[in-house]
Amino acid sequence: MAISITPKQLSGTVCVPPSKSLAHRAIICASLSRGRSVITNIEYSQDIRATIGAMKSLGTMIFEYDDYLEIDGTTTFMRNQCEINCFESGSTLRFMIPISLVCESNLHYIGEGRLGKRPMQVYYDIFEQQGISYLYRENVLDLYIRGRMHGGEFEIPGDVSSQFLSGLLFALPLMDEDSRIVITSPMQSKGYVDLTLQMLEKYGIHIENHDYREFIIRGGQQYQACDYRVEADFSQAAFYLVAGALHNDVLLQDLNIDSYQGDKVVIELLKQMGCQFERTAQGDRMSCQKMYAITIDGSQCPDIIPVMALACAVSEGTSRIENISRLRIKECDRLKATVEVINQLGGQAKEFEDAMEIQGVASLQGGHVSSYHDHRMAMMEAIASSVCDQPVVIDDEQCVDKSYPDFWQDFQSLGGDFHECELG
Ligand SMILES: O=C(O)C1=C[C@@H](OP(=O)(O)O)[C@@H](O)[C@H](O)C1
Ligand SMILES: C=C(OP(=O)(O)O)C(=O)O
Repeated sequence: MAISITPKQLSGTVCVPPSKSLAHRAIICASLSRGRSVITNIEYSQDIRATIGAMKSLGTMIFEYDDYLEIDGTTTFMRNQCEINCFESGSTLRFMIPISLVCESNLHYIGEGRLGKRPMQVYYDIFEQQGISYLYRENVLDLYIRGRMHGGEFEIPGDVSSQFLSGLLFALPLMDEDSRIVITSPMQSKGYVDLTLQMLEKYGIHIENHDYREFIIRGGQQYQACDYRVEADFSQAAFYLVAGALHNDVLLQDLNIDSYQGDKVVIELLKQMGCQFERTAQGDRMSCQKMYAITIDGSQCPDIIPVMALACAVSEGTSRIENISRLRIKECDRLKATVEVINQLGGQAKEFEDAMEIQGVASLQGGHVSSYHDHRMAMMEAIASSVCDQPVVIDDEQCVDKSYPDFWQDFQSLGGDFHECELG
């Protein structure tokens, strides 16, 4: 299906959904702990369902309630022959692989969409070094793995995906041997490594981080069950904060301003562009008289780049967003897609190999755009409609289910006006 969004000013209060990144991590840590943990403020997005399903496949006992989970990891690893469906979740795939190889196992990983095209070589290199058997098909996720991973010395790049490092950090404390991971190229997405280390600490696992260049992991550690409430998601909040910057009146509830989430930087970036961030007892609000161009280093905050590019598209002057070639290996080629969407809506953006340049315009026109089957593109396009003169038509709008199944409901509650339509 497709939807047509009529430009409307958005106004109202939104309760920001729980952080997908923290929910993945809490579910994993609880599933690796003996005893019962309760994880509250759970939203059943497709990615979170993938991680719950993956842990259940390994034998974890998980009960799903309305908005919380009860998890007992006592039986985790009791199943060592299983199929794990990651749907389209890169986090689930890259976190689960080392975890599922803590014991001798026979695994079949499957998934959907573009997941089979996203990089995996970092793990294949480790499989080669450790004699772990594997077989995969190109371009679709269909991967067989047989064997067991051991601790020891690892060398991995820091500029492909931080998810490989996070995956190893979850698994290596459970191995018999001590381990050392050396990061061979500058670490990108550091904020996500911080989230992993923070959650591991909470569950009783200690890791030494030597400036994101070397990590020392003692083997034989034990996860300790613990209850946890998932905090609000700054990557999703970014859509509403940018909406505020675009003269909408949106009050955001439940943000933890002391959060470790790297995407919290969205607040600083918008402030640098001339916006005001206001905290009140009722919630947080971004507002702006006039926005000015900015240069953004996107290496540490890839997920907010599409929506930050939208802010740049209606700012005065020429903005540059740099160090973003990794956007090309997400749910779609987000660098190319973002530039295309801005241009199709009447803005002026240029694509470079590792950057984009955006010349600000006074307002956007609207038109037909693709969601590229990418939740972050669809949500950016919805927010863009508020500064368009004409309707914005988006195909496959349900792709938001990957991270934020209630997005369209929340958008509507803010006055967002859309109806289903056929694509001509
Ligand atoms: O660890 C995580 O929760 C994530 C890490 C990031 O990936 P990269 O490390 O590949 O940038 C981010 O884009 C993704 O949405 C979530
Ligand atoms: C890239 C994303 O997630 P993942 O890597 O887990 O698929 C995302 O949520 O934007």
